[in-house]
Amino acid sequence: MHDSDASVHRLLGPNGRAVPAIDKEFPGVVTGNEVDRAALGARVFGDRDALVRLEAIVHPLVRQDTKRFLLQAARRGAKLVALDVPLLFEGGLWREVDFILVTSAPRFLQLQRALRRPGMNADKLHGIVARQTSDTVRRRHADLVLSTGQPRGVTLRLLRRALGEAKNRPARCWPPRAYVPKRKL
Ligand SMILES: CC(C)(COP(=O)(O)OP(=O)(O)OC[C@H]1O[C@@H](n2cnc3c(N)ncnc32)[C@H](O)[C@@H]1O)[C@@H](O)C(=O)NCCC(=O)NCCS
Ligand SMILES: Nc1ncnc2c1ncn2[C@@H]1O[C@H](COP(=O)(O)OP(=O)(O)OP(=O)(O)O)[C@@H](O)[C@H]1O
Repeated sequence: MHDSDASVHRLLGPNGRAVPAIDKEFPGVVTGNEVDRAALGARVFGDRDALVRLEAIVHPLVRQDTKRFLLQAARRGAKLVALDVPLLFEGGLWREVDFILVTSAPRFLQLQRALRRPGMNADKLHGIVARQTSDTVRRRHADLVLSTGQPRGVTLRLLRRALGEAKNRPARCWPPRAYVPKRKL
């Protein structure tokens, strides 16, 4: 499984590959050898242009990281790979996968959970939500919607069933085209 958010954390973390470019574009948000995420968040959430400039730095690197993961998984002969991508629809990656699983909880729960995050407030959340594809559109594009509005145990059971279904899908995108299997001698 590849986690885009974890990839962004590595890129912005100590000696991360995005740190020098971010330092140049957003002076003051790098402390030591890593990005101060709260400071950068304060600069970009609510400022559309700034977020676009940040995305232009970070997204191509996340994409590279994802491609490397896919090639390694293909070489290992993996039967199923999962990509956890918060911006699946915004970034266009939804066109390049065989099965789309959307997690969704009722709006009041989404807001309640998001507002519980450290450093989150109503204004910041508003800026973020305004930049994301709506839950309605996400659900419409899903092959399967996984309810996360119930206790975790229920969600996990549903997830297991969903993975079973994903495995039985004909693979159009897997293995990736860039992957050329080694010829057997
Ligand atoms: C601005 C940053 C440093 C703020 O970090 P911080 O730890 O404070 O917040 P976090 O990353 O948890 O994001 C908070 C919420 O905003 C959402 N969000 C983050 N970036 C974006 C974006 N470019 N567009 C829309 N929503 C976004 C996240 O999904 C999450 O729900 C960070 O979000 C970032 O580097 N964003 C740009 C890279 C990106 O697009 N990441 C999205 C996930 S791959
Ligand atoms: N059934 C459930 N499924 C998933 N999460 C649940 C469930 N019940 C409670 N939660 C809680 O909901 C929160 C989910 O928050 P989290 O920040 O992981 O959301 P996210 O969908 O990954 O957000 P984003 O993609 O925008 O970063 C967690 O605190 C988790 O403990």
